[in-house]
Amino acid sequence: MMTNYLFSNHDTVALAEKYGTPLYVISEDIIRENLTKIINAFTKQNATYDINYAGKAFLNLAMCNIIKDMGVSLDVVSGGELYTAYMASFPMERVCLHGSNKTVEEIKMAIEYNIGKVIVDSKYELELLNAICEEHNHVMRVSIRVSPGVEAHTHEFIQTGKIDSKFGIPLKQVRDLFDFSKDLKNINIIGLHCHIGSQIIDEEPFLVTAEVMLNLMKELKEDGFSLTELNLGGGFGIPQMRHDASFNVDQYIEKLMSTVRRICSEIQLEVPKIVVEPGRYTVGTAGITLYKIGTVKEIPEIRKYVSVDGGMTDNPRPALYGAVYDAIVANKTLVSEEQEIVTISGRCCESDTLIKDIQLPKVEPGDILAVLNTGAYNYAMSSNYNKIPRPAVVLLRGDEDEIIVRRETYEDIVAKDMLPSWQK
Ligand SMILES: Cc1ncc(COP(=O)(O)O)c(C=O)c1O
Ligand SMILES: N[C@@H](CCCC[NH3+])C(=O)O
Repeated sequence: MMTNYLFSNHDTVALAEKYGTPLYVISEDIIRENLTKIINAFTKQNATYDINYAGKAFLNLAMCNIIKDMGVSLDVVSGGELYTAYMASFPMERVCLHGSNKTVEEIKMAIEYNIGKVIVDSKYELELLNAICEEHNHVMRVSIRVSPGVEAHTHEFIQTGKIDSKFGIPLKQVRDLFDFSKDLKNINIIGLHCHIGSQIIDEEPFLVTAEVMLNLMKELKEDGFSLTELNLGGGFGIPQMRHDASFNVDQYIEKLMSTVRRICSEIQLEVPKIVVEPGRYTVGTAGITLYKIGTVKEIPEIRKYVSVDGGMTDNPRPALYGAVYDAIVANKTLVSEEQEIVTISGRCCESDTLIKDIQLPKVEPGDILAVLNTGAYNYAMSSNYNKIPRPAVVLLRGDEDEIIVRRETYEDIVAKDMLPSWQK
């Protein structure tokens, strides 16, 4: 009887043997299920909507193809992400460029690739974009990122909609910015954008934000600016531990659309197209990371440290945000296994605890640990600290499994190093 942990119907121990560890495993089927939930929720409400997958969560050529195939749009935040989309032949009219400090080169790329939209983050950028578009004889569609002053209950470092934030234009300055934009001939402002933070489970702050933004749209309409699009950003949370609650997308979209319709009728505003930018929700639960257990060190009466062959290089989130993760010993899944509380540490030259005090079956060197829900912001935020090569990414679809990002090698690690002439 097969007792190994199955992820998306694949034997994770066999995957670890086949591709080595650490290994990011991503399920295309789960990505599609997650996106389908959002699509169905909007369709049920008969809404005019768009989904912009936030590529920062996990982006590579294969991911672009999945998003493209599902008819979903893509939000990118850098020239690198833009280039990835371009190389994947992603339909550029479905790409929008974000970023709080876009470079001239990135803006030029956006024009050259003829992308669908730029989300403008400051007055400086609006002028810069207009000037570069003028040089290129181009008119860019634009949404203005507003900082709506709503505080979401999430980690301080990933709250982005409060007034004291580097992101967006403070609510009170937006009308002046629109007034200023009247003379800018090479931009076409079609909507407003906001994003209040990430890993949010409670729908209330989103609904409050929608109200704030619709009232702003109404004021702007009175100033003579008719906007057709309201982008409410991403931020839908995912369960961290196996039994945690998940963000209820269906319920949220239902409440959102009824709130939007009610407010629009109260303030006599046409219902705008609603855009969301789910990054984590799309891929978070679609990924796990497989590690091999090495050193097991017991400090009597204090703690048992179980070290894995990865760490903050492949998952910096516990160190950065105190993020918590759940894990399963992939080759010991029987409930009859003797249990113990251990702390999972990484292999970096840091106290890089991945999971503090987790109950697991008694582990031994060579066991395979599957850390759950690592699909978002793990591969994307990985580094080469300690000159550790990044893991491979394997994609699962049905009963197929294939590498979509190859494992880095030591050659990759030194490939960009150059010696100055005086050392040659
Ligand atoms: C503007 C914007 N949109 C979308 C996202 C995606 O957020 P999440 O992955 O929480 O859905 C982010 C990141 O937090 C963001 O800054
Ligand atoms: N990188 C963050 C989410 C994105 C925040 C920036 N918009 C995380 O891992 O939770």
